[in-house]
Amino acid sequence: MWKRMASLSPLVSSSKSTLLNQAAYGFNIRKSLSTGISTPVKHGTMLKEKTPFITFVLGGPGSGKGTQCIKIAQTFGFTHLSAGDLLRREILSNSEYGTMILDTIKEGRIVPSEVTVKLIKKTIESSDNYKFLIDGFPRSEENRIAFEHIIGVEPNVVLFFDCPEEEMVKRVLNRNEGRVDDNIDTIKKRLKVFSSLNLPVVNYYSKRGKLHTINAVGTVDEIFEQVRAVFSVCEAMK
Ligand SMILES: Nc1ncnc2c1ncn2[C@@H]1O[C@H](COP(=O)(O)OP(=O)(O)OP(=O)(O)O)[C@@H](O)[C@H]1O
Ligand SMILES: O=c1ccn([C@@H]2O[C@H](COP(=O)(O)O)[C@@H](O)[C@H]2O)c(=O)[nH]1
Ligand SMILES: [Mg+2]
Repeated sequence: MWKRMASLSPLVSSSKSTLLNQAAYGFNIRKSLSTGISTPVKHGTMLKEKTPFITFVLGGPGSGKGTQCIKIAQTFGFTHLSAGDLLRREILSNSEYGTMILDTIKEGRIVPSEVTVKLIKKTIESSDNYKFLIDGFPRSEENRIAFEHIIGVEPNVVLFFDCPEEEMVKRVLNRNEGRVDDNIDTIKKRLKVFSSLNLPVVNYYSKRGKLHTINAVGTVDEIFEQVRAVFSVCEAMK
């Protein structure tokens, strides 16, 4: 469904991503949140037969982005693409960027936009789906601008999981998935980066009328009901 107009520079490894949510493939396109058109349109360097439907999922560390994305993907047929997971996978793939990415994640800083956007682009291009949840990206205005420049589209929807710092710290420290950044020192750094660099992106999309703020305190199901309402409105608008 997505055709490549120009090959990517070899910044990223050629290994096929297995992050794609297979649940998306059986999705009935007529029941989707389609804003698609039938003629191919060039966006950036990619030629597509269908306009992508992109949702950015933003929120601080531990606000529940990944947890909710799994439910959104299952319920609404999106492909879930976590920028952090793509970067962690890149570390494991012996990429020339592996060491730099690992050091950056340990310090809670942001990986250069070019690296992250190219990983995202490669994953999007290799998918048959056209509906993407981009989880944990963009993390800075520079990320946002690089995405728009390289991918050539803006998000249709931006979700923001609004969670108090105390709750985020508690969740991250209890996550227990062996992540190198799930320790109090890195969490403090990530929270600073969140305030100084992520929040301007949230504000940008708020001004553009694309932001849907979700109260991220409550049970997973309670929070998902707020999310469901956002996508139900999108469906009603099609
Ligand atoms: N509503 C909730 N209540 C309590 N715990 C939750 C809730 N949602 C998620 N969690 C738990 O909190 C932890 C962080 O959640 P999750 O990984 O989804 O956050 P995240 O926003 O993706 O974080 P990060 O940015 O660090 O990847 C996980 O252990 C998850 O199981
Ligand atoms: O777009 C991105 C996404 C992530 N990072 C780095 O990865 C870690 C972990 O990300 P999660 O979304 O929490 O899994 C993050 O703190 C950054 O260091 C990034 O640089 N750019
Ligand atoms: Mg996550």
